[in-house]
Amino acid sequence: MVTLHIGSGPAVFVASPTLAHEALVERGAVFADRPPPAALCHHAPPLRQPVQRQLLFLRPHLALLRRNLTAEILHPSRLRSYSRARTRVLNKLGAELKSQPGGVVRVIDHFQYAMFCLLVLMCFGDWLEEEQIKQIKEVSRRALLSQWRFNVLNFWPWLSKLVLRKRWKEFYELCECRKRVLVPLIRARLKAKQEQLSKAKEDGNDGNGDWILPYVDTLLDLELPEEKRKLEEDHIVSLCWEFLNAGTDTTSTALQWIMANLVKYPEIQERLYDEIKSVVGEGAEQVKEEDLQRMGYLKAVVLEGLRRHPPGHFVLPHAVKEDAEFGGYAITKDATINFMVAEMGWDPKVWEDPMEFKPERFLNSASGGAASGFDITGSREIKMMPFGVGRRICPASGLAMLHLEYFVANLVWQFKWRTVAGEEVDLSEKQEFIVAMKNPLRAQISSRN
Ligand code: HEM
Repeated sequence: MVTLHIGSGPAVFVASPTLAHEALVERGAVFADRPPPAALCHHAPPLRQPVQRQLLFLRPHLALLRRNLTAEILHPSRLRSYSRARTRVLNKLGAELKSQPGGVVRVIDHFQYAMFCLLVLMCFGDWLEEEQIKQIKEVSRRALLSQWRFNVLNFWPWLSKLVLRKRWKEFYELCECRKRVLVPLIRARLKAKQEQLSKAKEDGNDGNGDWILPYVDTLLDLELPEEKRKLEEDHIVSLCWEFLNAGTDTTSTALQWIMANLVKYPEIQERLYDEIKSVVGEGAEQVKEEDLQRMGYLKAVVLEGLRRHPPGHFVLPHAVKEDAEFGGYAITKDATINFMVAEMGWDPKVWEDPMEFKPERFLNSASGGAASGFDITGSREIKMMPFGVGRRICPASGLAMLHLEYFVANLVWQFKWRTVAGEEVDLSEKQEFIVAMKNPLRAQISSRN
């Protein structure tokens, strides 16, 4: 199904998985652009605007930047190297949950902080102190809370600069604050890198000791080939900011939706617990990353969570590179096109009882009851697309799946999750930047051992 509407320009919404496959896979080169810079800036909330403006400047290099991110940080072979950071965050999350009075937890704040910490450690290195992480989180929280207040600044900026002077001032102060927190971390990494290099020279080795590669190091090393120069500090600030914010709310919201369903349906939680026990053995303290591959039902639970409650009901806007005929419509160059992620995952022609939470649907009898064969990238066929599909697919889908599986498994292994007496789990949605739980999950937890 394709609908057209005229608002700030022609926009096309695609709900059919077959058409989405045609656009994103078969004709990917035509449909994988982003809307032109002006449109991006216009639609972006102001706090993203400086980021977007930086990205406009970097636009000719976006392919290089994406390659750097996927090859240096998000490549499956790299993801393992961040496991120390994951264990650190898991331990902290476990301790926080245990200390809640009466064992009643409102999970989302803890999940958000945990996912943010993980990305901060991947971005700046796992030697960062708790206090430094808290400072970055504080600025990020302020930015998020102010986002809606600043939205109005997008419209007729010349007029709002006159009548909303105070708000513009606040906005610029927040941007400065972001720089004040991130720039010292970037400079500290630059210094540490130089010291590591000179020590490595003295010791006669390559300097790759027992340390993880932080994202910021790869940005400091990156050279823009045509201009033959490194990235400016402001660009690095923007790119780190994007990295931290693109993955926090998406992953923590998905985690919350999955845990909400495990509280609501205790029989699913128990089946998952039994699977974990059969893999890690009775006395194990934690579920290790290497154990996850042997947990087919866990994967099915995570996939079902992403199908039933995708954090984004749409992907980010795409743009059409040239005039094209598509699904019986003539679509002009630069038209915006989007894909209805939630509709596809709920399509009754593809999914039986689509609104039910049934992880079993992913257990394929042909592959011995494992969900591992399911193609979440949609490259063969699209049945759901929580991460998008094709050239613009979320570059961190592998990382997000790992984080979801690791945290769901450990949270269920360490705690029994129940509804709070007299309350029910309410699965109503609320549209924010992502689609969140309208009434955030509160659960009664008790230690399993
Ligand atoms: C459950 C978690 C996540 C979901 C559901 C999700 C989903 C998405 C979606 C739907 C897109 C847009 C795809 C398109 O436009 O076609 C996207 C883009 C992106 N995501 Fe994710 N994401 C998740 C986690 C993450 C994490 C953890 C990171 C960073 C570490 C991240 C970084 C990005 C970036 C940088 C882009 C823009 C890519 C581009 O424009 O080429 N995401 N994500």
